[in-house]
Amino acid sequence: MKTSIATVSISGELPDKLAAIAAAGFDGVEIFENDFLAFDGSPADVGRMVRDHGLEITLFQPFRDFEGMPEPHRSRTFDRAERKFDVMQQLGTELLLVCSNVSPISLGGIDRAAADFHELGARAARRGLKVGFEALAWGRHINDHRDAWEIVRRAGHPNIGLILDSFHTLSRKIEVNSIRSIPKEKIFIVQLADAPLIDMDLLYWSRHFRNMPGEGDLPVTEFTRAIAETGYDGYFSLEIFNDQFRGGAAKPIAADGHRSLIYLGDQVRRHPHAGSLSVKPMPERAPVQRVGFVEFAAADEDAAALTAILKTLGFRKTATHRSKQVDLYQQGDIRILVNTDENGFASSSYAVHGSSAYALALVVDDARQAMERALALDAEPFIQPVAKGEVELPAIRGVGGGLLYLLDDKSDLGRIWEIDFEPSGDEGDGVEEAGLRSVDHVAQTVAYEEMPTWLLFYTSIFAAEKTPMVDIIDPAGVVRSQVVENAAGTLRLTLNGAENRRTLAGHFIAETFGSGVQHLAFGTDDIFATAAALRRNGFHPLHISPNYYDDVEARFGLDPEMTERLRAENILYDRDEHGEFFQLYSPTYGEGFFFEIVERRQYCGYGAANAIFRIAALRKHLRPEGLPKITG
Ligand SMILES: O=C(O)c1ccc(O)c(O)c1
Ligand SMILES: [Mg+2]
Repeated sequence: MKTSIATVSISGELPDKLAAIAAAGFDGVEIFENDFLAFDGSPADVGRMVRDHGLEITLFQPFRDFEGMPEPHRSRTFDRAERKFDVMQQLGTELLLVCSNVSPISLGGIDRAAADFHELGARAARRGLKVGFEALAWGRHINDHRDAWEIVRRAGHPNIGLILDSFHTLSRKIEVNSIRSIPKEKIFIVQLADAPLIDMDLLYWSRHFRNMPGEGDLPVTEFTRAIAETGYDGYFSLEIFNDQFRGGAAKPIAADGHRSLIYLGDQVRRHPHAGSLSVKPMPERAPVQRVGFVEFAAADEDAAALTAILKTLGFRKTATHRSKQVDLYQQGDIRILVNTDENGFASSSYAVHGSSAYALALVVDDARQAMERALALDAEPFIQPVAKGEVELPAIRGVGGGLLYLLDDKSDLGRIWEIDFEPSGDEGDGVEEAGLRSVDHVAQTVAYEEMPTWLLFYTSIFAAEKTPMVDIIDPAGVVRSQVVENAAGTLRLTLNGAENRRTLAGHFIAETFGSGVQHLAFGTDDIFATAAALRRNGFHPLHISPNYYDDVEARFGLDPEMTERLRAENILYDRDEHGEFFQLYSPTYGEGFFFEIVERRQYCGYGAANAIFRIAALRKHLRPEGLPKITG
């Protein structure tokens, strides 16, 4: 599978774009005319620059409003085309993209358009060039790839072919099976883009909301599979018009693009009718069994405050690392590491971000295979020296530059607690276990623009799906939330995207200098028993406004006795079509980190309806001078 991306997809000036595209590992690049026009250099300079990066120019585009023009416009379009052919020859590319005509003066008729293309084909052939026709979803007469294909077929010229673009086909819900019968040599290139499902004008949707395959909701895999079935094995080229991408950093966006194509190729390859696509095999998406541990980097008073909270939550220190200053706190299946070592990555992370949950470990079926897949998908490996006899944990860089460790139960990785740790004599300082059994979910806060990056990261490496985005209302703005979860519920990650720094989420990333784990939710089987045990441990839950309880009682028709119990323990309540949900929160710790305790009675969500109330309450606990102002 040869990979390409259009220059329009990423931010910056042409040289920056090309550098980012080459660094991400693409084989080719589509030169968007405007990027070329804005560049102060000759077409030959651009061609040289591209080739110096080891890239090939896959096409030059777009050539607009060509087919079906009445005279005298018709003659002029041919003159225009000849000028573009000049540029292409100097650039060193052989393919021109012609997108379907949107001009109100253009005339319809398949044969008229076919005749125009036949003539253009003859002119292109004289220069050794080729022309591909693409149906824009909003083209005046041609807005369906089936019609574009019929024009190309009737044009009957070897230098005229079809360009398929997943957005135009899928946004109009055009049957992808219609692609399977197109001869592969007539498909000159394939453009790919995904998009979130939003009901809006096609042109606006296309020009502002496209995203990388796998980041949106369109069936891009089925589209690609239909193409693979034709036997096509040419370039797959990303063409992503996206406001955030235009404003973001070029390198990570280009890297996401490359990852999205590798992931897409892998999904197509796994299908029994994979066709001809040449894709390097890799292990399948890693099934996640549970969260193995969460590791905090901390020092001094921060560490003392954290361990104090852990104790009120019923955690006991059960072991200490043999060679590093790392303590293990445990309750049920939950393992929390507190790393106060002055050397190593945790300490650098502490220096940058302050006290934070900088590392997360996922237990997968086979950590070696998961690592192999992650690396095939361009993940950045993390290697830290270990003392002799200790276990080397495979890890990759994750959200906010933190670490994602991969563990399994089948290798020595499953014995890390015996091998690397020494049981500590600590009997718990009179701490009462609170019935916390497992990590229910891990909530990571990222800048809004980074959400697609991390959704793609998790869903491409691990066997998990993303849920639709929901809006969480913070008194100071909106936070967008999207979940990555598996069917078994053994992996639940919520990603919260902060658009401004005045929200609790925005404050967290501003003050900790980056994205990261903002809250950890633990599951219990009996939230009322847990609440009572926590109280005896000296835990002070987040205080919830009494008004909330009157509303909840009315909304769900709760028994007043139940409402009273909820109110007394500051427990939030929700219900979905599957069952009931109970939530209890800690106040914030540091710059907005907090703990949550949940009881699920078959409930599948995350209590989004309650978020506004707990955010309002949590904001009160930030240190006063650090409190994000709602206005200003
Ligand atoms: O939005 C456009 O005009 C446009 C131009 C060229 C393309 O290949 C395309 O998919 C869209
Ligand atoms: Mg296109």
